[in-house]
Amino acid sequence: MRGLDEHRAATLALAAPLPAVEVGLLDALGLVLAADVVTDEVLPRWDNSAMDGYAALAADVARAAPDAPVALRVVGDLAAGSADEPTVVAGTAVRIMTGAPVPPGADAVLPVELTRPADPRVGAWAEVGGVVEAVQRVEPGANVRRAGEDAAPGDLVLTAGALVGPAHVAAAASVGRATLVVHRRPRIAVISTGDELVAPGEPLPRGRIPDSNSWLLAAAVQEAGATALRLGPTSDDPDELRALVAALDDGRHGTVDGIVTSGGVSVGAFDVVKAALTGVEFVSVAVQPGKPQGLGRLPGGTPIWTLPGNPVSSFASFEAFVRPAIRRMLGLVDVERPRFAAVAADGWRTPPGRAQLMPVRLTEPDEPGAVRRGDDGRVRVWRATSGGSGSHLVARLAVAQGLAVVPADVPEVRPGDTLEVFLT
Ligand SMILES: Nc1nc2c(c(=O)[nH]1)N[C@H]1C(S)=C(S)[C@@H](COP(=O)(O)OP(=O)(O)OC[C@H]3O[C@@H](n4cnc5c(N)ncnc54)[C@H](O)[C@@H]3O)O[C@H]1N2
Ligand code: MOO
Repeated sequence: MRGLDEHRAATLALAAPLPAVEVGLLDALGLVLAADVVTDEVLPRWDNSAMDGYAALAADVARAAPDAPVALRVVGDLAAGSADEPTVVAGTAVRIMTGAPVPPGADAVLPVELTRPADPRVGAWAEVGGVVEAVQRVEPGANVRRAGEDAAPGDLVLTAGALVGPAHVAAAASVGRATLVVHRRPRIAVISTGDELVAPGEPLPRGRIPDSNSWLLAAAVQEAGATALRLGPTSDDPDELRALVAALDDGRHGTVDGIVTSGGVSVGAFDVVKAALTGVEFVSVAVQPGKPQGLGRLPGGTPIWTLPGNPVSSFASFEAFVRPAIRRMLGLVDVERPRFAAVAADGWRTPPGRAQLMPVRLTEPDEPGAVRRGDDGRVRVWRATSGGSGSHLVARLAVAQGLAVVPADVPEVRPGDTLEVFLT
């Protein structure tokens, strides 16, 4: 049997970052930058106010106090966006709103809360032409946001290799970029196989099974950051699957960067995937669930992963072998989900000589809600389905929040043992 890590390395070897394309900011979300973004802008563009208040000279108000107010004549009004440049000289102030450029002469902003109008009838703000009283001192530079303190020309604002999230989109927009250069989003075909499969909601004659894997895998493909092309289910006739896979590999369904199938890879008498595909290496991997696996590259160059049909096996196999490959196509260097150490809240025996990917929950069974931590602060995990890994228990898989990775040489997990877990 091939080891989990060895098979993972083989599957990663099939994937490479996709070519770079230029896309609009929102279309870049979830994709990986293929080029640095270096700004030629100054950000903020101008010294500007951090507060609604009055731009003034700090020296003028150096002795201001509630019982010793300092009167300033209001000589102008600056809303954010205003291009006016009223000059502030000793004894004067300009009303200024948050974000407006600090006017010439002023070296500080008095928040409106530290002032009162000399004429109490006018409300919280003195009017232009009126008088405002400072009732507290401010230091030179107080409440002024300096030009260039966020970014200066030549600064590296975004780095190639970064996964674009909302903050990256905002940073690009703030330095005047409406597009980003990213690795193209992978498009992955998903095919479920088997005569027994029926579309969701269709009548279920005896022996038939609702096709959940094509939905599971298509959703997982999309969650991983790719676009899913969901096809099938195909029948147990190898010719049908062979023709579909050839069409995908030939580009007859548009660009396809990879193909994932489910079912038909064990030792059954009707294992259609094994029968249909040549050039695919079928191996047993020392992992549970997910033992029967297939991997290869089609004549047209398209990578293909053939996953086992049991739904939990399909899910765990996707996490272990397909998701990292998709992440690499996206252009990521670190393709793994972050793992953390958790504490087993229950115990179970594990299959000898095989690593285990156990669906786990972080909340107590039958008690939805908060994540549970032990006295040491570490998260406690329970098997999502008690009584074995149950690779057919697809409805119950939905209570799992992650997978625990139990190494092949661990024969048994006992309550209190440390487990490596990643969230799914
Ligand atoms: N004699 C042996 N039998 C089996 C072995 C073995 O080593 N020797 N391995 C078992 C393991 S482990 C797995 S995993 C499965 C893998 O089987 P296949 O990949 O060939 O999958 P199928 O036989 O097509 O289906 C298995 C199971 O999953 C259900 N299924 C299939 N496709 C879907 C779908 N799209 N949606 C929902 N459920 C699906 C199918 O109805 C079967 O119940 O083989 C074991 N057997
Ligand atoms: O390995 Mo199978 O994937 O255990 O159910």
